[in-house]
Amino acid sequence: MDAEEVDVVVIGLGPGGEDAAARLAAGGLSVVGVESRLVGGECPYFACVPTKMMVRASDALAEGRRVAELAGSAQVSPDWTPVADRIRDEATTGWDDTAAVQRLEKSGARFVRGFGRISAPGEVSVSTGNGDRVFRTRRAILLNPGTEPVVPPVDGLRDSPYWTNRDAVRAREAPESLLVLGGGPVGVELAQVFSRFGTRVAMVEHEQRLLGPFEPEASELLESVFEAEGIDVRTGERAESVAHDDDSFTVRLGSGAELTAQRLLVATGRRTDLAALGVAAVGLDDRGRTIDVDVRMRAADGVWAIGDVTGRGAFTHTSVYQARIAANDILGQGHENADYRAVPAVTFTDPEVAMTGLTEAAAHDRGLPVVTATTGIPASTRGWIHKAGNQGLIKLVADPRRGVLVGATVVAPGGGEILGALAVAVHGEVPVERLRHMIYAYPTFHRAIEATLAELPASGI
Ligand SMILES: Cc1cc2nc3c(=O)[nH]c(=O)nc-3n(C[C@H](O)[C@H](O)[C@H](O)COP(=O)(O)OP(=O)(O)OC[C@H]3O[C@@H](n4cnc5c(N)ncnc54)[C@H](O)[C@@H]3O)c2cc1C
Ligand SMILES: NC(=O)c1ccc[n+]([C@@H]2O[C@H](COP(=O)([O-])OP(=O)(O)OC[C@H]3O[C@@H](n4cnc5c(N)ncnc54)[C@H](O)[C@@H]3O)[C@@H](O)[C@H]2O)c1
Repeated sequence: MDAEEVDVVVIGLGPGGEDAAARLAAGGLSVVGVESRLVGGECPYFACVPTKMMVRASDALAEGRRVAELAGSAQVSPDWTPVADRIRDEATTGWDDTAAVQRLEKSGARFVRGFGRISAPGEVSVSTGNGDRVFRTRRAILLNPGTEPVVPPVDGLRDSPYWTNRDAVRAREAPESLLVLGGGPVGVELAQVFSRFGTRVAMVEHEQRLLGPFEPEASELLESVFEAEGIDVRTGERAESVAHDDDSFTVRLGSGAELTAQRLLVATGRRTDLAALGVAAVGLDDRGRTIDVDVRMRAADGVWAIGDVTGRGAFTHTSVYQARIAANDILGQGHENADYRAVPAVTFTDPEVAMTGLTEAAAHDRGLPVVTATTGIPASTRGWIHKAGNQGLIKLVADPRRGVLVGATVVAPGGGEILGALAVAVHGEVPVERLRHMIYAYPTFHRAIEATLAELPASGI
């Protein structure tokens, strides 16, 4: 088969791949973008955008229910229809990527729909459903394949009509009851959303706490909020088997307990298929889950990788950040090296659970002797004024030798916004002494940062 010569092939057009393809085309290169599903990837169609529309709606319900404590009475009658309509019409235009394809082509890149695979160094074969096409790259192959939901090996699960995030965002109604397997970001966000719409929700997490990579104080607080909202949280529990009949799922747990629900959401993490991507053809290990990249996103000679597959934080902002570096590198332009010291992670529960940099445990694992301080949001002036829905905390992790913050966690209403200031502090290595002497607006939630800084041991910093 004749190969077409191009400068760059981008395999996978998630947020990073799409961004990089447009940058490379704008830089004057001939670029082919290959996507097997929808241009834009998981984030706009099945992940960040539709789930945050759900969160926005469920937060509105929660605020409505808080009227009773603060301002009289309000009747709240949840209805999933506006959420489902908004996701279908505004977020995903019916899961149709015509506009995204047009945007890509307008940027100067060419688009091929199909599944791309590295077939030899500098060569990509694309199965289009209408025969294969082969491209020879003069400059680069850029990999942005993202991830797929993991389905754990639980008896009976694989053959049952379980949901993943891709089904949950297409729901036309909130189920009467939902069992969520997995207490990571996907599980906790969707559990709270559906619970607030009247769904009876139970969660099963096999580790000892929800949101394992976050500070334990954050997990504990979120678990107490969930329990107060009526979500049945089972941590340290394993699903042993799943049975499904016409109406419901029954999940038997390791403890012997049985949980029954109308729907079962699998949110137990993500996987990649590096063998299908053909990375062995360029000497990369195809048995792992991630592709190692250097600070310029180079994975092998002539191959760059960006996004979730690099294992440096499965977030849209990381993917797009890496896209900029990879594109500049491929174009031969100067760029900063990738720097992950202050990657922000925001879980959009209510309260939001946000962190940047190192947790206390991660710092210890690296042999960093850190000091920490934690204060509660309800004890801050704004938290006290806010009253209903004011649960939260701020935890700071500081390196006393350098006198800087190396990590921070915020659990609070709008916690992700408050985190912004702390991400700047960690990224910019702003001295703690300087942070202590700046002015924090009264009475904001972020003013609680000042109170937490004051709690850092004086002998430490
Ligand atoms: C429910 C949920 C909620 C989330 N919420 C947030 C959030 O609020 N904020 C946030 O920052 N992140 C969030 N994330 C994570 C975010 O979706 C991802 O980090 C983001 O999509 C970036 O991924 P990516 O660029 O690596 O690729 P993806 O978005 O996964 O896209 C990769 C694309 O590559 C295509 N592809 C794969 N292999 C091939 C191949 N061989 N040939 C052709 N095409 C291929 C796939 O079809 C896919 O379209 C969420 C994730 C989930 C599941
Ligand atoms: N707001 C956000 O930025 C946001 C939201 C959702 C997802 N994401 C990204 O997407 C990634 C994937 O999220 P996720 O929640 O699917 O995965 P995850 O890997 O982050 O969490 C999965 C959870 O499931 C648990 N688990 C695994 N197997 C299990 C089993 N058999 N039974 C019970 N529990 C089990 C794990 O211990 C873990 O707590 C995240 O790491 C995150 O980076 C981000």
